[in-house]
Amino acid sequence: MNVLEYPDRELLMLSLADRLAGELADFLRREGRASFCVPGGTTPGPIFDTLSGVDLDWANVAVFLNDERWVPESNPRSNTRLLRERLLRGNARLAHLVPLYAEAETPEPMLETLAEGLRPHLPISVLLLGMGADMHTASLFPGADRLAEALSPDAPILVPMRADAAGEPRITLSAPVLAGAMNIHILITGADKRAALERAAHLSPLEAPVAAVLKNATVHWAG
Ligand SMILES: O=C1O[C@H](COP(=O)(O)O)[C@@H](O)[C@H](O)[C@H]1O
Repeated sequence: MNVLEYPDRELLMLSLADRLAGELADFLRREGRASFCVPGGTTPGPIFDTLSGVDLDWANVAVFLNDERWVPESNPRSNTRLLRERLLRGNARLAHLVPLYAEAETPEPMLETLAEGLRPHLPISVLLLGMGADMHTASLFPGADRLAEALSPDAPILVPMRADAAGEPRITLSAPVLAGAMNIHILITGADKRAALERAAHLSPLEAPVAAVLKNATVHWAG
């Protein structure tokens, strides 16, 4: 496991934003387009703030979430809402948001449509993931109802997910789609997540879902 430790969170957020921007710029130079897959939750906001001001060819960047909570954007728990408020502004307002939510009571009827929107943007050029202290990443939660399916090598692009710890129903990119990204970064802060990550390295993805993406990932940590 490749872990980079930073002296403090501010430096972590600035350095990682710079690295992500550099990787996106490389893809844009070489291929004329790039896909950028990002987490929701409470941790990545400062990285989004920095990236939104970076001078990139954002019009050729497709941005999408690792996972979404099945709630409309009016709900403060919406990860899409976080993206709009913190990332898709300033220079990055020109990026193309590929949705992981559509108005429907449950994710199931919308899965195919949402997956079709993602397909042209795979494999992911640059993937940033978060992790919970319970070792979930994206919405791959330990004990979730469809975790085994989402971890399987022939999993579909998107899998609906329900877990006690998740709150509302979720939709998540599956493990093979995440692990197939060209550049993988995991952002964690605090002693509890660092300890959880060390544990995950010795567990199976069914016990510790983040283990499914650790092999080629760089972990970025500050206390
Ligand atoms: O529910 C979620 O949790 C994880 C971790 O979030 P954090 O608040 O502990 O940073 C996040 O990566 C994921 O995208 C989100 O839906």
